[in-house]
Amino acid sequence: MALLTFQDVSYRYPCTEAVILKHLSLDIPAHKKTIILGHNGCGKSTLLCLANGLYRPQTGILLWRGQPLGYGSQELRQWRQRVGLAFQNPEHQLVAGTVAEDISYGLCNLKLPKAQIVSRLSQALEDFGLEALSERPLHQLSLGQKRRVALAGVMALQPELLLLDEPMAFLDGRQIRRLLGELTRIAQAGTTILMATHDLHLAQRWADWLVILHQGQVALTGPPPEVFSKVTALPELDLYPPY
Ligand SMILES: Nc1ncnc2c1ncn2[C@@H]1O[C@H](COP(=O)(O)OP(=O)(O)OP(=O)(O)O)[C@@H](O)[C@H]1O
Repeated sequence: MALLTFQDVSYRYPCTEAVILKHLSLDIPAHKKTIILGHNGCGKSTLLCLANGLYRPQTGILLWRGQPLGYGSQELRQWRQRVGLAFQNPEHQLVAGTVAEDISYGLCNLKLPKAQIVSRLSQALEDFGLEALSERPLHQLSLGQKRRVALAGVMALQPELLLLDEPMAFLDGRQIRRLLGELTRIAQAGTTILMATHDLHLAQRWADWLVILHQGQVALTGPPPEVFSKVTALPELDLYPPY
């Protein structure tokens, strides 16, 4: 069964005419590394914001393991515990003064017992290699370090589904390899990953499942070899398999 399902979902930003997602239906399979591809502005980030309840669709519903998701405050709290979102720009995510304070922020909001906050914080610092930076002010960090802190903060909440919006953008090769190692470890530990990216090589080599968005709808979905074998027959997608 799918972990998260979009059923006939349409979304238009308030005060705009354009419908970004148009009666889109999509299953996000559990325990897979899924990548969403599509041209700039096709709606990948919008889809991720719908996937964690940040936006509410004008038509259609989202389902968690086949059960409809609601938008009441209690339901949204539970939804955001299950589904963590790391924004493309970590500056949009980091809220506290230091690395340790920022990772603890979401844990404190969950009102967990202090001992649990301390143990999840130290685990997150260790998992993401941030121990030496724990007291460092966030404004002193590099982009790659900020991405790691943002990801550590999301993973400390132990989501079942991790949404990542172009996590590799502006990172150098070394940082990309490090982040990919962390994401592979997260996936092996049982977390489902849904990542928006423009990196076709990553889609081909790393993903278990692909989704291609085009004009507000799902153009293709399936395992990478199957999807890449079909894209050339659909010139309107203007997307070609990597060499
Ligand atoms: N807050 C907003 N208000 C109005 N329109 C918006 C808003 N955010 C995004 N859009 C529009 O929605 C469309 C989809 O944007 P979105 O960011 O979801 O695309 P994307 O596929 O993630 O693009 P990219 O690959 O460039 O990051 C674009 O046309 C964009 O201009």
